[in-house]
Amino acid sequence: MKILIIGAQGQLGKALYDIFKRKYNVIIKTRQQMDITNDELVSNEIIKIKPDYIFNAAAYTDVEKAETDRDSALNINAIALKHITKASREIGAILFHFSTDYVFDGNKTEAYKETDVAVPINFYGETKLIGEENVRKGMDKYFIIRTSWLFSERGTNFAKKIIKQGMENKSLSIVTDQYSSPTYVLDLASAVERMVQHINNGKKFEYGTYHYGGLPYTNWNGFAKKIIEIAKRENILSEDVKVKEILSSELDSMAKRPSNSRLDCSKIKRIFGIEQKNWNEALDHIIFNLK
Ligand SMILES: NC(=O)C1=CN([C@@H]2O[C@H](COP(=O)(O)OP(=O)(O)OC[C@H]3O[C@@H](n4cnc5c(N)ncnc54)[C@H](OP(=O)(O)O)[C@@H]3O)[C@@H](O)[C@H]2O)C=CC1
Ligand SMILES: Cc1cn([C@H]2C[C@H](O)[C@@H](COP(=O)(O)OP(=O)(O)O[C@H]3O[C@@H](C)C(=O)[C@@H](O)[C@H]3O)O2)c(=O)[nH]c1=O
Repeated sequence: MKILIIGAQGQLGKALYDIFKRKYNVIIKTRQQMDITNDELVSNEIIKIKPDYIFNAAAYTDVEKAETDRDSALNINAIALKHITKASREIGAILFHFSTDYVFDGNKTEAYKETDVAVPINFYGETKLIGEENVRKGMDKYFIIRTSWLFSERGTNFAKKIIKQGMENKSLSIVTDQYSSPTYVLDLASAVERMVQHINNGKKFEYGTYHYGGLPYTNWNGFAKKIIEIAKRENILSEDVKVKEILSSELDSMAKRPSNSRLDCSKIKRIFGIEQKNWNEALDHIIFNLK
Protein backbone atom coordinates (compact mmCIF):
# COMPACT_ATOMS: atom_id res chain seq x y z
CA MET A 1 0.00 0.00 0.00
CA LYS A 2 1.73 3.18 -1.22
CA ILE A 3 0.87 6.61 0.19
CA LEU A 4 1.97 9.99 -1.16
CA ILE A 5 1.91 13.01 1.17
CA ILE A 6 1.98 16.39 -0.58
CA GLY A 7 2.81 19.50 1.50
CA ALA A 8 4.82 17.25 3.82
CA GLN A 9 6.56 20.12 5.66
CA GLY A 10 3.37 21.59 7.12
CA GLN A 11 1.99 20.76 10.57
CA LEU A 12 -0.59 18.31 9.18
CA GLY A 13 1.80 16.84 6.57
CA LYS A 14 4.30 16.00 9.31
CA ALA A 15 1.62 14.46 11.55
CA LEU A 16 0.32 12.30 8.69
CA TYR A 17 3.86 11.10 8.06
CA ASP A 18 4.41 10.29 11.76
CA ILE A 19 1.24 8.19 11.86
CA PHE A 20 1.44 6.44 8.48
CA LYS A 21 5.19 5.66 8.35
CA ARG A 22 4.62 3.04 11.10
CA LYS A 23 2.68 0.66 8.83
CA TYR A 24 2.74 1.96 5.26
CA ASN A 25 5.10 2.72 2.43
CA VAL A 26 5.02 6.52 2.57
CA ILE A 27 6.54 8.91 0.03
CA ILE A 28 6.68 12.56 1.01
CA LYS A 29 6.92 15.65 -1.18
CA THR A 30 7.72 19.11 0.18
CA ARG A 31 6.92 22.33 -1.63
CA GLN A 32 10.50 22.37 -2.96
CA GLN A 33 10.07 18.87 -4.41
CA MET A 34 6.52 19.25 -5.71
CA ASP A 35 5.00 22.69 -6.15
CA ILE A 36 1.30 21.89 -6.56
CA THR A 37 0.75 24.92 -8.78
CA ASN A 38 2.96 23.29 -11.45
CA ASP A 39 0.50 21.18 -13.46
CA GLU A 40 3.10 19.26 -15.46
CA LEU A 41 5.24 18.43 -12.44
CA VAL A 42 2.25 17.30 -10.37
CA SER A 43 1.08 15.07 -13.19
CA ASN A 44 4.50 13.54 -13.89
CA GLU A 45 5.28 12.88 -10.23
CA ILE A 46 1.91 11.36 -9.36
CA ILE A 47 1.91 9.13 -12.43
CA LYS A 48 5.53 8.07 -11.75
CA ILE A 49 4.93 7.30 -8.03
CA LYS A 50 1.50 5.72 -8.65
CA PRO A 51 0.33 5.80 -5.02
CA ASP A 52 -2.83 4.06 -3.79
CA TYR A 53 -3.63 7.07 -1.59
CA ILE A 54 -2.73 10.73 -1.95
CA PHE A 55 -2.94 13.07 1.06
CA ASN A 56 -2.92 16.72 0.05
CA ALA A 57 -1.73 18.67 3.10
CA ALA A 58 -0.37 21.57 1.00
CA ALA A 59 -2.20 24.87 1.35
CA TYR A 60 -1.96 28.63 1.67
CA THR A 61 -2.95 29.04 5.34
CA ASP A 62 -2.17 32.68 6.21
CA VAL A 63 -5.74 33.96 6.57
CA GLU A 64 -4.77 37.65 6.88
CA LYS A 65 -2.23 37.65 4.03
CA ALA A 66 -4.64 35.82 1.72
CA GLU A 67 -6.80 38.99 1.63
CA THR A 68 -4.09 40.81 -0.36
CA ASP A 69 -1.92 38.01 -1.78
CA ARG A 70 -4.95 36.75 -3.69
CA ASP A 71 -3.34 35.12 -6.72
CA SER A 72 -1.09 32.89 -4.62
CA ALA A 73 -3.92 31.84 -2.29
CA LEU A 74 -6.18 31.06 -5.24
CA ASN A 75 -3.54 29.13 -7.17
CA ILE A 76 -2.52 26.97 -4.20
CA ASN A 77 -5.90 26.41 -2.49
CA ALA A 78 -8.14 26.28 -5.54
CA ILE A 79 -6.58 25.92 -9.01
CA ALA A 80 -3.96 23.33 -7.95
CA LEU A 81 -6.78 20.93 -7.09
CA LYS A 82 -7.55 20.67 -10.80
CA HIS A 83 -4.01 19.35 -11.39
CA ILE A 84 -4.04 16.99 -8.41
CA THR A 85 -7.45 15.48 -9.22
CA LYS A 86 -6.63 15.03 -12.91
CA ALA A 87 -3.52 12.98 -12.11
CA SER A 88 -5.18 11.11 -9.21
CA ARG A 89 -8.07 10.11 -11.46
CA GLU A 90 -5.69 8.90 -14.17
CA ILE A 91 -3.99 6.40 -11.82
CA GLY A 92 -7.13 5.52 -9.82
CA ALA A 93 -5.73 6.79 -6.49
CA ILE A 94 -7.93 7.75 -3.53
CA LEU A 95 -7.45 11.42 -2.58
CA PHE A 96 -7.71 12.87 0.93
CA HIS A 97 -7.99 16.65 0.69
CA PHE A 98 -8.27 18.95 3.73
CA SER A 99 -10.53 21.95 4.08
CA THR A 100 -11.67 24.34 6.75
CA ASP A 101 -14.47 25.51 9.06
CA TYR A 102 -13.86 28.97 7.49
CA VAL A 103 -15.96 27.94 4.44
CA PHE A 104 -19.00 28.80 6.63
CA ASP A 105 -20.35 32.30 7.29
CA GLY A 106 -21.17 31.64 10.95
CA ASN A 107 -24.84 32.63 10.79
CA LYS A 108 -26.15 29.22 11.86
CA THR A 109 -26.79 28.80 15.59
CA GLU A 110 -26.08 25.06 15.71
CA ALA A 111 -22.94 23.21 14.57
CA TYR A 112 -22.48 22.92 10.78
CA LYS A 113 -23.19 19.64 9.00
CA GLU A 114 -21.58 18.54 5.72
CA THR A 115 -24.90 19.23 3.95
CA ASP A 116 -25.10 22.89 5.09
CA VAL A 117 -24.52 25.52 2.41
CA ALA A 118 -21.03 27.01 2.63
CA VAL A 119 -20.74 30.78 2.19
CA PRO A 120 -17.23 32.01 3.09
CA ILE A 121 -16.70 35.49 4.53
CA ASN A 122 -12.94 35.75 3.94
CA PHE A 123 -10.75 35.15 0.89
CA TYR A 124 -8.92 32.15 2.39
CA GLY A 125 -12.34 30.50 2.93
CA GLU A 126 -13.37 31.40 -0.62
CA THR A 127 -10.28 29.76 -2.11
CA LYS A 128 -10.72 26.66 0.06
CA LEU A 129 -14.34 26.33 -1.08
CA ILE A 130 -13.35 26.60 -4.77
CA GLY A 131 -10.68 23.95 -4.06
CA GLU A 132 -13.38 21.66 -2.61
CA GLU A 133 -15.54 22.21 -5.70
CA ASN A 134 -12.60 21.39 -7.97
CA VAL A 135 -12.10 18.11 -6.09
CA ARG A 136 -15.79 17.20 -6.42
CA LYS A 137 -15.79 18.03 -10.15
CA GLY A 138 -12.44 16.39 -10.83
CA MET A 139 -12.85 12.85 -9.46
CA ASP A 140 -15.09 10.37 -7.62
CA LYS A 141 -12.72 8.62 -5.20
CA TYR A 142 -12.12 11.53 -2.82
CA PHE A 143 -12.52 12.53 0.81
CA ILE A 144 -12.69 16.21 1.70
CA ILE A 145 -12.04 16.47 5.44
CA ARG A 146 -13.06 19.83 6.88
CA THR A 147 -11.32 20.55 10.15
CA SER A 148 -10.86 23.54 12.48
CA TRP A 149 -8.22 25.44 14.48
CA LEU A 150 -5.34 22.97 13.99
CA PHE A 151 -2.56 23.06 16.58
CA SER A 152 0.64 21.14 17.18
CA GLU A 153 4.13 21.55 18.56
CA ARG A 154 5.30 22.41 15.03
CA GLY A 155 4.65 25.17 12.49
CA THR A 156 2.66 28.33 13.09
CA ASN A 157 -0.55 28.04 15.06
CA PHE A 158 -2.63 29.92 17.64
CA ALA A 159 -1.30 27.95 20.64
CA LYS A 160 2.30 28.81 19.80
CA LYS A 161 1.42 32.45 19.06
CA ILE A 162 -0.23 32.78 22.49
CA ILE A 163 2.75 31.32 24.37
CA LYS A 164 5.10 33.65 22.49
CA GLN A 165 2.88 36.66 23.27
CA GLY A 166 2.66 35.61 26.92
CA MET A 167 6.46 35.65 27.09
CA GLU A 168 6.57 39.17 25.63
CA ASN A 169 3.52 40.85 27.26
CA LYS A 170 1.74 40.66 30.58
CA SER A 171 -1.68 41.32 29.05
CA LEU A 172 -3.20 39.51 26.05
CA SER A 173 -6.43 40.62 24.35
CA ILE A 174 -8.32 37.74 22.73
CA VAL A 175 -11.73 37.59 21.04
CA THR A 176 -14.70 35.94 22.73
CA ASP A 177 -17.16 36.01 19.82
CA GLN A 178 -15.81 33.31 17.45
CA TYR A 179 -16.73 29.70 18.29
CA SER A 180 -15.41 26.42 16.89
CA SER A 181 -13.04 23.80 18.25
CA PRO A 182 -9.28 23.29 18.42
CA THR A 183 -8.04 20.11 16.73
CA TYR A 184 -4.72 18.44 17.48
CA VAL A 185 -3.05 17.43 14.19
CA LEU A 186 -2.12 13.95 15.45
CA ASP A 187 -5.79 13.30 16.33
CA LEU A 188 -6.77 14.31 12.79
CA ALA A 189 -4.01 12.16 11.26
CA SER A 190 -5.16 9.21 13.43
CA ALA A 191 -8.72 9.70 12.17
CA VAL A 192 -7.41 9.51 8.60
CA GLU A 193 -5.56 6.29 9.50
CA ARG A 194 -8.81 4.82 10.87
CA MET A 195 -10.53 5.69 7.57
CA VAL A 196 -7.76 4.05 5.51
CA GLN A 197 -7.91 0.91 7.68
CA HIS A 198 -11.68 0.80 7.35
CA ILE A 199 -11.42 1.01 3.53
CA ASN A 200 -8.58 -1.54 3.33
CA ASN A 201 -10.57 -3.96 5.50
CA GLY A 202 -13.32 -3.91 2.88
CA LYS A 203 -15.89 -2.33 5.22
CA LYS A 204 -18.81 -0.26 3.88
CA PHE A 205 -18.18 3.47 3.40
CA GLU A 206 -19.04 6.48 1.21
CA TYR A 207 -16.64 8.86 -0.52
CA GLY A 208 -17.39 12.57 -0.06
CA THR A 209 -17.14 15.38 2.47
CA TYR A 210 -16.61 14.80 6.20
CA HIS A 211 -16.17 17.00 9.25
CA TYR A 212 -13.59 16.19 11.92
CA GLY A 213 -12.62 18.49 14.82
CA GLY A 214 -11.73 18.26 18.49
CA LEU A 215 -14.01 18.64 21.51
CA PRO A 216 -15.18 20.59 23.49
CA TYR A 217 -16.29 23.61 21.45
CA THR A 218 -14.92 26.91 22.71
CA ASN A 219 -14.04 30.42 21.56
CA TRP A 220 -10.51 31.73 20.91
CA ASN A 221 -10.47 33.45 24.31
CA GLY A 222 -11.38 30.19 26.09
CA PHE A 223 -8.67 28.39 24.13
CA ALA A 224 -6.10 31.09 25.00
CA LYS A 225 -7.00 30.94 28.73
CA LYS A 226 -6.45 27.18 28.72
CA ILE A 227 -3.07 27.60 26.95
CA ILE A 228 -1.96 30.22 29.48
CA GLU A 229 -3.18 28.13 32.45
CA ILE A 230 -1.10 25.11 31.34
CA ALA A 231 1.93 27.27 30.48
CA LYS A 232 1.84 28.80 33.98
CA ARG A 233 1.57 25.36 35.57
CA GLU A 234 4.61 24.23 33.55
CA ASN A 235 6.50 27.39 34.61
CA ILE A 236 6.78 28.58 31.00
CA LEU A 237 4.83 31.76 31.76
CA SER A 238 4.74 33.88 34.87
CA GLU A 239 1.62 34.05 37.11
CA ASP A 240 0.94 37.72 36.26
CA VAL A 241 0.10 37.09 32.55
CA LYS A 242 -3.59 37.98 32.04
CA VAL A 243 -6.06 37.30 29.19
CA LYS A 244 -8.50 40.17 28.46
CA GLU A 245 -11.82 39.60 26.67
CA ILE A 246 -12.39 41.61 23.47
CA LEU A 247 -14.82 41.50 20.53
CA SER A 248 -13.94 40.91 16.87
CA SER A 249 -14.99 44.50 16.14
CA GLU A 250 -12.08 45.68 18.30
CA LEU A 251 -9.53 43.76 16.20
CA ASP A 252 -7.43 45.41 13.57
CA SER A 253 -7.74 42.60 11.01
CA MET A 254 -8.47 42.51 7.31
CA ALA A 255 -10.04 39.05 7.21
CA LYS A 256 -13.43 38.48 8.83
CA ARG A 257 -13.82 35.23 10.77
CA PRO A 258 -17.13 33.39 11.34
CA SER A 259 -18.71 33.86 14.77
CA ASN A 260 -19.76 30.21 14.73
CA SER A 261 -17.89 27.61 12.69
CA ARG A 262 -18.48 24.65 15.00
CA LEU A 263 -18.37 21.43 12.98
CA ASP A 264 -20.93 18.68 13.50
CA CYS A 265 -18.84 15.49 13.30
CA SER A 266 -21.64 12.91 13.51
CA LYS A 267 -21.21 11.67 9.91
CA ILE A 268 -17.61 10.45 10.37
CA LYS A 269 -18.77 8.65 13.54
CA ARG A 270 -21.74 7.03 11.79
CA ILE A 271 -19.82 5.85 8.70
CA PHE A 272 -16.31 5.20 10.02
CA GLY A 273 -16.93 4.87 13.80
CA ILE A 274 -14.51 7.75 14.50
CA GLU A 275 -15.02 9.65 17.78
CA GLN A 276 -13.92 13.26 18.34
CA LYS A 277 -10.96 13.60 20.71
CA ASN A 278 -10.67 16.02 23.63
CA TRP A 279 -8.04 18.66 22.71
CA ASN A 280 -7.20 19.46 26.36
CA GLU A 281 -5.02 16.38 26.80
CA ALA A 282 -3.07 17.11 23.60
CA LEU A 283 -2.60 20.72 24.68
CA ASP A 284 -1.05 19.57 27.98
CA HIS A 285 1.27 17.33 26.03
CA ILE A 286 2.44 19.90 23.46
CA ILE A 287 3.01 22.65 26.04
CA PHE A 288 4.98 20.22 28.20
CA ASN A 289 7.12 19.43 25.12
CA LEU A 290 7.72 23.13 24.42
CA LYS A 291 9.65 23.38 27.71
N1 LIG B 1 -3.96 25.47 10.27
C1 LIG B 1 -5.25 25.43 10.59
O1 LIG B 1 -5.66 25.95 11.64
C2 LIG B 1 -6.23 24.73 9.72
C3 LIG B 1 -5.86 24.17 8.52
N2 LIG B 1 -6.80 23.57 7.72
C4 LIG B 1 -6.39 22.95 6.46
O2 LIG B 1 -5.57 21.83 6.80
C5 LIG B 1 -4.54 21.67 5.83
C6 LIG B 1 -3.18 21.62 6.50
O3 LIG B 1 -2.95 22.83 7.18
P1 LIG B 1 -1.61 23.08 8.04
O4 LIG B 1 -0.83 21.83 8.14
O5 LIG B 1 -1.99 23.82 9.24
O6 LIG B 1 -0.86 24.09 7.07
P2 LIG B 1 0.66 24.59 7.11
O7 LIG B 1 0.64 26.02 6.72
O8 LIG B 1 1.32 24.17 8.37
O9 LIG B 1 1.30 23.72 5.94
C7 LIG B 1 0.98 23.91 4.60
C8 LIG B 1 2.12 23.36 3.80
O10 LIG B 1 1.79 23.56 2.41
C9 LIG B 1 2.98 23.95 1.75
N3 LIG B 1 2.70 24.64 0.50
C10 LIG B 1 2.29 25.91 0.33
N4 LIG B 1 2.21 26.18 -0.99
C11 LIG B 1 2.57 25.06 -1.65
C12 LIG B 1 2.72 24.73 -3.02
N5 LIG B 1 2.48 25.62 -3.98
N6 LIG B 1 3.11 23.49 -3.33
C13 LIG B 1 3.38 22.58 -2.38
N7 LIG B 1 3.29 22.84 -1.06
C14 LIG B 1 2.88 24.07 -0.71
C15 LIG B 1 3.68 24.86 2.74
O11 LIG B 1 5.04 24.98 2.38
P3 LIG B 1 5.89 26.23 2.90
O12 LIG B 1 6.01 26.03 4.38
O13 LIG B 1 7.17 26.09 2.18
O14 LIG B 1 5.11 27.45 2.54
C16 LIG B 1 3.46 24.09 4.04
O15 LIG B 1 4.49 23.15 4.26
C17 LIG B 1 -4.75 22.79 4.82
O16 LIG B 1 -5.53 22.33 3.76
C18 LIG B 1 -5.53 23.84 5.60
O17 LIG B 1 -6.31 24.67 4.76
C19 LIG B 1 -8.11 23.50 8.07
C20 LIG B 1 -8.54 24.04 9.24
C21 LIG B 1 -7.63 24.65 10.19
C1 LIG C 1 -3.13 36.09 18.09
C2 LIG C 1 -4.45 36.70 18.42
C3 LIG C 1 -5.58 36.39 17.68
N1 LIG C 1 -6.79 36.94 17.98
C4 LIG C 1 -7.95 36.60 17.17
C5 LIG C 1 -7.75 36.89 15.69
C6 LIG C 1 -8.67 35.90 15.05
O1 LIG C 1 -9.97 36.45 14.99
C7 LIG C 1 -8.64 34.72 16.00
C8 LIG C 1 -7.75 33.58 15.53
O2 LIG C 1 -6.46 34.02 15.39
P1 LIG C 1 -5.42 33.59 14.27
O3 LIG C 1 -5.31 34.67 13.29
O4 LIG C 1 -4.22 33.13 14.98
O5 LIG C 1 -6.09 32.31 13.61
P2 LIG C 1 -6.61 32.09 12.12
O6 LIG C 1 -5.51 32.31 11.18
O7 LIG C 1 -7.87 32.81 11.91
O8 LIG C 1 -6.87 30.52 12.25
C9 LIG C 1 -7.48 29.84 11.20
O9 LIG C 1 -6.48 29.32 10.34
C10 LIG C 1 -7.00 28.75 9.18
C11 LIG C 1 -5.84 28.17 8.38
C12 LIG C 1 -8.13 27.82 9.41
O10 LIG C 1 -8.46 27.02 8.54
C13 LIG C 1 -9.01 28.04 10.60
O11 LIG C 1 -9.64 26.84 11.04
C14 LIG C 1 -8.32 28.71 11.74
O12 LIG C 1 -7.48 27.82 12.45
O13 LIG C 1 -8.19 35.21 17.26
C15 LIG C 1 -6.93 37.81 19.09
O14 LIG C 1 -8.06 38.27 19.38
N2 LIG C 1 -5.83 38.13 19.81
C16 LIG C 1 -4.59 37.61 19.53
O15 LIG C 1 -3.61 37.95 20.23
